[in-house]
Amino acid sequence: MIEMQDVWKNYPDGTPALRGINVKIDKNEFVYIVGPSGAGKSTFMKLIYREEKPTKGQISVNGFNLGKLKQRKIPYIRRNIGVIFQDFRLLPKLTVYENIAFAMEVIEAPKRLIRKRTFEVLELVNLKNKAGNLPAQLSGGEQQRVSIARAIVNNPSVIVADEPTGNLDPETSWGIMRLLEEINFRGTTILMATHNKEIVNTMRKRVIAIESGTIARDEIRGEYGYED
Ligand SMILES: Nc1ncnc2c1ncn2[C@@H]1O[C@H](COP(=O)(O)OP(=O)(O)OP(=O)(O)O)[C@@H](O)[C@H]1O
Repeated sequence: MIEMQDVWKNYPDGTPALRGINVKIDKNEFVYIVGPSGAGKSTFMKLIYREEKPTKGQISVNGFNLGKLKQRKIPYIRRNIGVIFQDFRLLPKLTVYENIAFAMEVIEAPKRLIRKRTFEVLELVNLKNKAGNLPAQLSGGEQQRVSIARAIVNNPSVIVADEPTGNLDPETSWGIMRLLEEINFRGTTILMATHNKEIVNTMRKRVIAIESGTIARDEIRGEYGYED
C-alpha cells in the first residue's frame, strides 16, 4: 500500500513540482497517472521509488515511512519497487539475460536462484530466444519487455512505469499493456504515468490526474480527459 499525506516537492532551484498531494493506493490496484506536461507526474513517481525526497509531508510504502527510512532499509524498498522508463535504460554492453540477472546480483541473491528466476521472467515476457542478444539487437518493444522482466525479477509488490509506451508504436504498446495487465493480475500494484489517451480510455482503470502539482481528479474507472 502507498500513502501520501500532504506531500510537497520543490526542486532545489525553487521550481514547485507538487503542492499538497494526499492519496492512498491499495495493494493490487492498477492506476494511471495523467496530466499535462510539467504537471508533476514524474516527480510523483520519483518520490515513490525514492529517487527524490519530498520537501514536506509523509510517504509510506508497505508501511515503511520513506522519510524516516534508515539507510540500510533503502535496498529493501528499492527491491520492492520495480521501475520502468520510456527509454528502457538497459545496460548496452550486457546481454538480455545479464541485464535481468544483474538486478538480482545487486541484491546478492544466490546464484542458482538468479538463473532459475531470470529464465522464468524471460519466459513470461516471451524473450527466451533472445537471452544472448545485446539490447541494440532488439526492437523497441523487445527492449521494453526486457526492462519489464528486469523490473519484476525480484518480485516487487509495486511497479512504477513512467510512460512505458512513449517510444513505441500503437500495436507494440498494446502488447506491453497486456503484459502489465498480466503482472497486475498476478498480484503486483501498478502505477503508470502516460499521455496515451487510447490506452487509458480503453482499459478503464483508476485514473489520477495531476495538474500544476495537485490532484485534479481521482476516478475509479476514469478517462484520460485531455485532448493530446
Ligand atoms: N530536477 C529538476 N529540477 C528543477 N525542476 C524540475 C526538475 N525535475 C522536474 N522539474 C520541474 O518540476 C515540474 C514537474 O515536472 P515533472 O517532470 O514531474 O512533470 P511531468 O508531469 O512528469 O511532465 P511530462 O508529462 O512532460 O513528463 C516541472 O515544472 C519541471 O520543469
